[in-house]
Amino acid sequence: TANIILVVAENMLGDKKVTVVFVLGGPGSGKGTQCSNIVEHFGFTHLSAGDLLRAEIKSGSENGTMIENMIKEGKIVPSEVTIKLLQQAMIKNENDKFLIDGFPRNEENRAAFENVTKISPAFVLFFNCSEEEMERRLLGRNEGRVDDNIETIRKRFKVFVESSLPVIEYYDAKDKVKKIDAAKPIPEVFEDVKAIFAPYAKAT
Ligand SMILES: Nc1ncnc2c1ncn2[C@@H]1O[C@H](COP(=O)(O)OP(=O)(O)OP(=O)(O)O)[C@@H](O)[C@H]1O
Ligand SMILES: Nc1ccn([C@@H]2O[C@H](COP(=O)(O)O)[C@@H](O)[C@H]2O)c(=O)n1
Ligand SMILES: [Mg+2]
Repeated sequence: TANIILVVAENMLGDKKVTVVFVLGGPGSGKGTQCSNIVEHFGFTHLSAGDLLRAEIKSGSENGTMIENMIKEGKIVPSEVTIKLLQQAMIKNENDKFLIDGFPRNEENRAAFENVTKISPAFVLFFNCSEEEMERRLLGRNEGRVDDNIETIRKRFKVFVESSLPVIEYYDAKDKVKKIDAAKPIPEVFEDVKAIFAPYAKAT
């Protein structure tokens, strides 16, 4: 009789092995700002779930109106839509190191991503900041986002506490969360981020 050993390769995307870091934190905690710094210093590719959804609206996709309405209400778009966008973006990029910013936002996002892609994050970078400070930043952002108004900001905070924090707790129980004090000025936050990414430094 033959013995069959089945090896299930994890974190494979087609024929490339990928490193994924989930970047989480409340609205306005500074995820996008710090991701730009990480891209520059550590050679990751930044994929913001929110940016991908906003690009999908602009592209005139059949899901555009649904996504726009969800974003205006601060609600989480169904996982299948967001995961497809993330998968497509990772496949068409030659890099093998990705920062996935603003995802997973709820338990449905988390479980579906794991089931569909079989990818688990190397770690979760969590930007911790008070609502008071995040509100100040969002109201001062001036990027013309339809959800940067006080009414939607309050809804986004509620969704963060009720749906996104449990995801962070899930990964914390697995010792995968690296928590950053995001209330400090941008350069100081990046000093703390740098210490975490040191093992991923680009060879010079
Ligand atoms: N540490 C900081 N101190 C002060 N302002 C900051 C800091 N980090 C980011 N900002 C500013 O706060 C605003 C929000 O930052 P950013 O867009 O990076 O947040 P985000 O977490 O990606 O938000 P969102 O979840 O809404 O996409 C921006 O105007 C940015 O310049
Ligand atoms: N996994 C996600 C991420 C985002 N959204 C929607 O986009 C909005 C903006 O996201 P940012 O990360 O850019 O702040 C967010 O409030 C959601 O409406 C989503 O549905 N699922
Ligand atoms: Mg952002």
